[in-house]
Amino acid sequence: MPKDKDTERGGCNHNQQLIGTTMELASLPLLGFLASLLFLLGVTKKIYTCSAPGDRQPPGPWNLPLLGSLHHVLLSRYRDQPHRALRELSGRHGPLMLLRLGVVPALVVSSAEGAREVLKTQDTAFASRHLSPTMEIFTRGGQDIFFAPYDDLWRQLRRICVLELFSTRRVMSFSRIREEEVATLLRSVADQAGADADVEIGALTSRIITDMVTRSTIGGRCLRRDEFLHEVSKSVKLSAGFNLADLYPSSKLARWLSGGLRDAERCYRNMRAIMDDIIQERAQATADADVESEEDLLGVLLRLHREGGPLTIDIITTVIVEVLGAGGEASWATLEWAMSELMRNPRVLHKAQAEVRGMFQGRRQCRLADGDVLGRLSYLQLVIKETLRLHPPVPFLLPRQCREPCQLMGYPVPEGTKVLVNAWALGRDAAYWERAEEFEPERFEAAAMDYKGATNFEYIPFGGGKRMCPGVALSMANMELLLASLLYHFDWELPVGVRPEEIDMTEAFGITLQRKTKLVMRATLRIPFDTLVS
Ligand code: HEM
Repeated sequence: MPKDKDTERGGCNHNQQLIGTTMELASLPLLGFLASLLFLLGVTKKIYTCSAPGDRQPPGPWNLPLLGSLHHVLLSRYRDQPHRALRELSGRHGPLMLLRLGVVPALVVSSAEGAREVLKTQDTAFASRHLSPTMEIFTRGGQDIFFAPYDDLWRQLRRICVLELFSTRRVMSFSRIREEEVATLLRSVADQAGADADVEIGALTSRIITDMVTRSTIGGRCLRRDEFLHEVSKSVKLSAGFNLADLYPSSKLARWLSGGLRDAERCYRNMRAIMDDIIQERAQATADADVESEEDLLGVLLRLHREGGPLTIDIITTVIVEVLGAGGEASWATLEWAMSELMRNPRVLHKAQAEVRGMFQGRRQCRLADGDVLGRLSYLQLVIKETLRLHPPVPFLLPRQCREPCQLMGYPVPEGTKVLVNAWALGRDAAYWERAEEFEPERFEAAAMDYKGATNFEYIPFGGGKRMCPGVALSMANMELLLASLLYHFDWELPVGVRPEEIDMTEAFGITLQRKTKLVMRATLRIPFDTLVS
């Protein structure tokens, strides 16, 4: 699809964001001198040292003082897409590669064997997260669920979230919410289709998925949802891990110079302000009513807060902000990639559509209430699986950190080392996949692979082990119903004059991978739907 400035995701702000990051990176050589001074003065301390004399270091590219290995990324053809640049580098240096990103040593794992060691064999040793200065801001110093160290607070938060939001029982209980939100989506698509307008499917699904997750988590909608989504989009770029402060975490100068940190502060403040209102209102309402309202995750967290204990309002707000933001974002990014691949592969689109239309024939709604009807949409599930193989929304998982000195693929790893598992590269590795770059959902028919991250480490879109994504069932239920409904009720075409092979599939790198340009399509209503009122 021809690139159109107006269709760039996030519009002006997103561009400014990228330009800001690129300028920070481009100014690195100039800052090298200053940073060298700081280095010599011992201000930057983090250095990868072998645990014992004579220990071998993992292979890796040659380093420049202070820039470390960054120039290999910045000068590569994939300078905006580190997941691709690091795949290329690991092709030269091996499946376990030691980089220095600025002064931060990082091990990059690019084989299923290595991923198995990190996520399974030595799960406990790698169960902490690496907290960059930017993520310190977004997580209040790791007082959250996504980036908390492997400690009691994380255990408590994870247990509560699983019980109240992610368990199969809870996910089933949200089916009415899903159906109502899907009906809203169908109405929006039908309005645009009726007006003979192009449909920006990403914009529509991001709102609906956010509403689904918000209603399931806090029991109501967020009135400032669009503002919130705008900030989430910014935070995704800011969290990529490549701003000055993240590359030189212990340098005060780098922190001072880093526009990224200031943007992160602003972005986090805005997101919190939106959530603060909701949470304060809810806390007050519960206190006034003098009843325990525990219908959702927020209710339970607030009760635990009232009972005393470690859960402050600050921690609760951070957890809610990130569950709504990050959780929803990964799902709608996946849906947009799925629709992109379907439009590029008409054979697959028609096959998936035939399955859905056959299954729900004569109905005005794809209903979850019909037992496991959606579970029986086996081809649609393969489409989602294949989408997650080629487009895992979290390309490096969330960065792990080694909690104790250990060995990885025969090399010693010091405590505190950052570990990136390149899940994106694994999903496209020709050593594991035939025609690795092709979109072929049928490949999963024979392969009994699932999302559990326990056996097939070449396929880990949700990570694995103790820190594996707990939102698999919730996101699958949301994504399946949405995709099934879009295919059931509408026919889809590209705008006039655009051929499938012309669809721009460029990725915008951040902590998650989104489409760089918006996907625009034409919809025609084929099967009328029921209007549900929430
Ligand atoms: C397509 C959808 C999604 C994908 C591909 C995805 C992927 C991931 C990945 C790769 C991780 C890091 C795992 C690791 O380090 O091993 C993660 C963590 C997490 N995800 Fe998801 N996610 C999705 C949807 C969701 C949703 C909808 C929610 C919640 C509403 C959610 C909540 C979480 C949480 C709380 C964590 C942190 C877990 C921890 O550190 O203990 N995710 N996700």
